[in-house]
Amino acid sequence: SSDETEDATCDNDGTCSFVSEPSVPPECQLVMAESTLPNGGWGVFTLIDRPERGTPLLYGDVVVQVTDLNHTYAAALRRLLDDYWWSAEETGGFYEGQQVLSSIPGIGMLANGLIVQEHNVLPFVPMVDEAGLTRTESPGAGAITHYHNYTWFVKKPMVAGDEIFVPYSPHWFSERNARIQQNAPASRKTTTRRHLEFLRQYGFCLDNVKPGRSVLPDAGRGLFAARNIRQGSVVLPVPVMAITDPRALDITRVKKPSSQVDYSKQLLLNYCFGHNESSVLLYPYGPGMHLVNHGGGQYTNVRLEWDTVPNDVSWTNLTQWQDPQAPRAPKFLLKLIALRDIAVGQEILLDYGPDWIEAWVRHVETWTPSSPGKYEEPYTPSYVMDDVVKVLRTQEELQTYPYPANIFTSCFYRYEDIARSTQVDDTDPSTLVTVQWQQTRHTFEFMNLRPCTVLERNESNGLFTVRILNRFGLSAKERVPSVHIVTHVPRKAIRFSDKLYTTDQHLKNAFRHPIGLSDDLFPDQWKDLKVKDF
Ligand SMILES: C[S@@+](CC[C@H](N)C(=O)[O-])C[C@H]1O[C@@H](n2cnc3c(N)ncnc32)[C@H](O)[C@@H]1O
Repeated sequence: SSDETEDATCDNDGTCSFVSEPSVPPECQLVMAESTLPNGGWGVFTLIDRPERGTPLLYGDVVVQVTDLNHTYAAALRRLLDDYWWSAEETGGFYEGQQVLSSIPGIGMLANGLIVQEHNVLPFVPMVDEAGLTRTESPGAGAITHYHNYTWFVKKPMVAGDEIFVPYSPHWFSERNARIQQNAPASRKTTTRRHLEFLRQYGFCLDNVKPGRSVLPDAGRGLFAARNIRQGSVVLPVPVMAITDPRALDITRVKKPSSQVDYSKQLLLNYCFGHNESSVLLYPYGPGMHLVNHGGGQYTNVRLEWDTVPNDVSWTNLTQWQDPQAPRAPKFLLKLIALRDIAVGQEILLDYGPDWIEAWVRHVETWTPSSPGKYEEPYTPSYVMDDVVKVLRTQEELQTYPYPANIFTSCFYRYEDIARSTQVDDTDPSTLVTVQWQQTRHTFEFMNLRPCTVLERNESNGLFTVRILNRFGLSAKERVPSVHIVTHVPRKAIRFSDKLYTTDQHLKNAFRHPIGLSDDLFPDQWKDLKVKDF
């Protein structure tokens, strides 16, 4: 087989002839390029051999938790929903709301998935913290995701040129699986690798940058140059996906028992591009862009530009964007371009535009600290509790010495394994069943985290006796049917968790505004809200 495009041909031995210079820096180790799967859209490829299992592929992704999706307008997210959601069971976002979907816009969205053990990378749990933006002090509280550093690790040794595939999971939407399956070539071993010269010529480097804590106040995390970047060169590719109606990101929640309706917007909005004369939002995917902050003025060191200019008719038909059967091309690809030389370690800063700036300034001026719902101060986020609480309290001790009201305890516990191995008969809901905690291969995966109450602390061996409870989203085979007591639980299997709807992303006064895409970049065809001259 050979890779052919309009201006290059590569032979089987890897020699290619090109008309222009490669755009990928020689040190680059990971690129985005066209997938080897037919209809696969973009893919991710390694430029180096990766013989060692367990090594990180790239810096970690952010995860944006979307809660209680607005079903009336969900069609405007159809493409995202069909192809790109992950289960909150895998990212640990299930305590954010009754229904939670996780968006993993980095490698999680950009790389293709393969079924049955064909994947070569595996994700590990994300880190969760507020990046220094506390709800009592920062107007940025709740405006950024707490879930980050969701890192993909090499599962199968790879050689330079191999395409990266993330695992199919049962939680992926079946439509996607069916299509990927159809597209999977008969013999993947020869066809999921691309010539290095092709990748260096037509790929876009993904590791020019890395995440860090922003230098700007109230901004949270940011993106930084991982190597010196020359003026005019591509810092990052920014493929975008359309959300054709912004109301898809509205959240309406009816409060019980008052029937009062709470209205808010999804945190995902802050990670989208928008324009004030359009109802189209563009959600970037691929690693990096989600961490780029607004600089403004002299601080701005990058700008966006389209890879291909949007004048084609296919750009007009917005409904086509949501058609899951449509091929992934045309590719809506923006690029982040360096406005000047950027030195390694400098923060990458974009100009978010006048609408965003105005909204942010107004927000900062009017912002006052608050907490969501009925859980008033003292508030302590779960990850802080995990750090500071040395001795877990029993139910009895909590009567006189309670934890903060936003907190409860959860245990890593796989009922399925225990039920199978001990043959307990707990079909009667009133029975009390006592079993011993055991660790199996999957115990510490997030999907096995569930509420539990500490009944006893054994001072001599440091182990706990707990009562296991059920939660929203737990699979049927994991739901305990009766009073379920587990002994010998180690401290590491018990975590603090935040009650539903209490974390910063649910704060009523959290900032919500899309990033402005400048007028010259925003195609006129999409300006449906523009006031027309008659
Ligand atoms: C696309 S995200 C950028 C990454 C974000 N800082 C994070 O930690 O996930 C956009 C959000 O970052 C914050 N942000 C970006 N630029 C900022 C700035 N100059 N000052 C304050 N906050 C900023 C705002 O909350 C904004 O809604």
